[in-house]
Amino acid sequence: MTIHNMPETYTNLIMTGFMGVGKTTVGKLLASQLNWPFVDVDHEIELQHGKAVTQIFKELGEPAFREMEKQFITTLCKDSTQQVISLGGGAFLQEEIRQACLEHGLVIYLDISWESWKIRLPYIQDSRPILQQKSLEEVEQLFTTRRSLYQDHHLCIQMDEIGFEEAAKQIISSLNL
Ligand SMILES: Nc1ncnc2c1ncn2[C@@H]1O[C@H](COP(=O)(O)OP(=O)(O)O)[C@@H](O)[C@H]1O
Ligand SMILES: O=C(O)C1=C[C@@H](OP(=O)(O)O)[C@@H](O)[C@H](O)C1
Ligand SMILES: [Mg+2]
Repeated sequence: MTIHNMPETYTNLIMTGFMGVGKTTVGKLLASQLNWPFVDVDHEIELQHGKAVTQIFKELGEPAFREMEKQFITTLCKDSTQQVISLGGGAFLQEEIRQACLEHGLVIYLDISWESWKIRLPYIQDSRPILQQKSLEEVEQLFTTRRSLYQDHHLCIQMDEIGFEEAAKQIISSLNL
């Protein structure tokens, strides 16, 4: 596995990729194996605002959520060292977030094919506001558009054939920690 443009010094491991691919689960595993703190951005936003992400979308709207996401991630990136950070799948929509992550961390992209991903849709749809009230074709369109956002990364793990534990193992073996 190749790490592209490996930063000379990096302080955080940052998980990106489409909803439901496993950013939160793999991030937690990585953090516990490295004995580093784990930060799930969605979870922190929920704690800070006392509302679930679905509630924030419903009551305040997506732009308000994106602003919270930008504030939280850009501040966290600048202030933190050696943390595993799992982003939400839409965080890389914002250029400012992408830049902060690429500058202050090693960005790990969990990639998956549409064929493998679409099986997960029924399991995650209720907890992801972006996936609600969309047809399968609309979700596929979103999946394709989003995929191009994730191309700015340092390390890519292909999730089609592997589970979460194996992904964490591959990441750790790719890093010279
Ligand atoms: N230990 C597990 N075994 C099987 N499926 C799991 C496990 N943990 C999470 N999942 C499922 O895997 C999917 C991805 O979870 P998650 O880590 O939340 O992804 P992301 O953070 O990328 O949205 C979800 O459908 C979740 O229900
Ligand atoms: O892709 C998105 O726009 C979103 C992804 C979610 O996180 P996960 O990728 O962890 O599901 C969460 O941030 C929110 O529902 C919006
Ligand atoms: Mg998550």
